[in-house]
Amino acid sequence: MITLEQTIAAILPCDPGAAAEARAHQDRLTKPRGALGALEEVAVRLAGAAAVSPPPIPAPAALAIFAADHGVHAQGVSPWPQEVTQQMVGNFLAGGAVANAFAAQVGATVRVVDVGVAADLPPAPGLTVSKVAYGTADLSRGPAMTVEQAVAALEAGIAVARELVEQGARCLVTGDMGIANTTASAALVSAFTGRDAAEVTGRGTGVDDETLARKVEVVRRALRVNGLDGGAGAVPALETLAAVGGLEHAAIAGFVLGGASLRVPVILDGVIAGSAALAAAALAPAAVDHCVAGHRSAEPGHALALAHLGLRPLVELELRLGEGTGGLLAHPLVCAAARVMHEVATFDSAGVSEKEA
Ligand SMILES: O=C(O)c1ccc[n+]([C@@H]2O[C@H](COP(=O)([O-])O)[C@@H](O)[C@H]2O)c1
Ligand SMILES: Cc1cc2nc[nH]c2cc1C
Repeated sequence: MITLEQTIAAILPCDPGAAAEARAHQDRLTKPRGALGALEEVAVRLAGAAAVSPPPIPAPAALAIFAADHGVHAQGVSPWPQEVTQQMVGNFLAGGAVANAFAAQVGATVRVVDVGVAADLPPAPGLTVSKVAYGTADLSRGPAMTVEQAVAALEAGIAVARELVEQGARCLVTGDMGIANTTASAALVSAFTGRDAAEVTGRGTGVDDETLARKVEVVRRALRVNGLDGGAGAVPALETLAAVGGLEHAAIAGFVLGGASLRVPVILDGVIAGSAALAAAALAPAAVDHCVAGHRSAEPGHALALAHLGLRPLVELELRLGEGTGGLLAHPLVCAAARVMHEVATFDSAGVSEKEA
């Protein structure tokens, strides 16, 4: 098995030469400079990450949905019963969830990974069981995980990334399922960015005003109880992740690191992925060079996480589902950005006149 330490050591930052070549090539293509807007930056990013221009077209894509439960559910932070996590895992495996429909639409495979569901799940094709615990402890009363559990979940995510790439995936899409995980996400965003609990906490699956106020207090307490209210970066990344993250957050952070170590682009989904990516970036800053922000979720902490990471979301549709749905929708855009670099004629080759003066 490849360890967390080995994976981090293998992550290389963007290759500036390949990125510069990609930028120069963009400017020779038969379009006005900058006319492809944010997609031009995606192509440059892909080239830098792959260390080659033009960059490989990142297809096919593989979605991994990391599922886990949360002790903080006991604080009444979600209107949904905890069993919905395991029930939705069954739905993913049966092909009945939105993520399945979107994956079919974009030609992505779907892998479901149990890293911490509170029940034992029957074996099924498409299900990987890498259970680290039957859910986390309540993060508002102490650490959600031990550091050993966080490392085990990170390494489970790394293993899934490596396996999917070995099976032919050339793009990884993050997915999550975990009732109450927007509370853990908010706590991670607060801890890693130093933002106040009220700024990063949102309505998740759709809580009312009273529950939202309670959720903000739970996040604030979690930071205090775990000694994370001393400003961003005061506590090491692994301890921070273990204290207020979920098992799926740790696994997604590992999935990001695994993809980055193999120079395979990772499309991030919503706030769960964004908060997990903050942990991955704190462990290995160069990992961010291999990430694309698929979309911006309606959760307020997501935009703040992406700003902290320096990532611009591709799709903004007010999605707030998770599962990898926003990441999947972005996959054709990321492929289109790369394809342009292979197939579009240059002014020279097509005999098109360039702009005067
Ligand atoms: O991806 C997002 O940004 C997102 C925003 C709101 C809710 N979710 C999903 O909803 C679940 C968590 O919501 P909650 O209210 O139980 O914390 C979990 O399964 C997430 O996948 C996901
Ligand atoms: C039904 C349902 C589906 C989900 N998918 C991701 N999170 C979810 C939360 C709920 C409640």
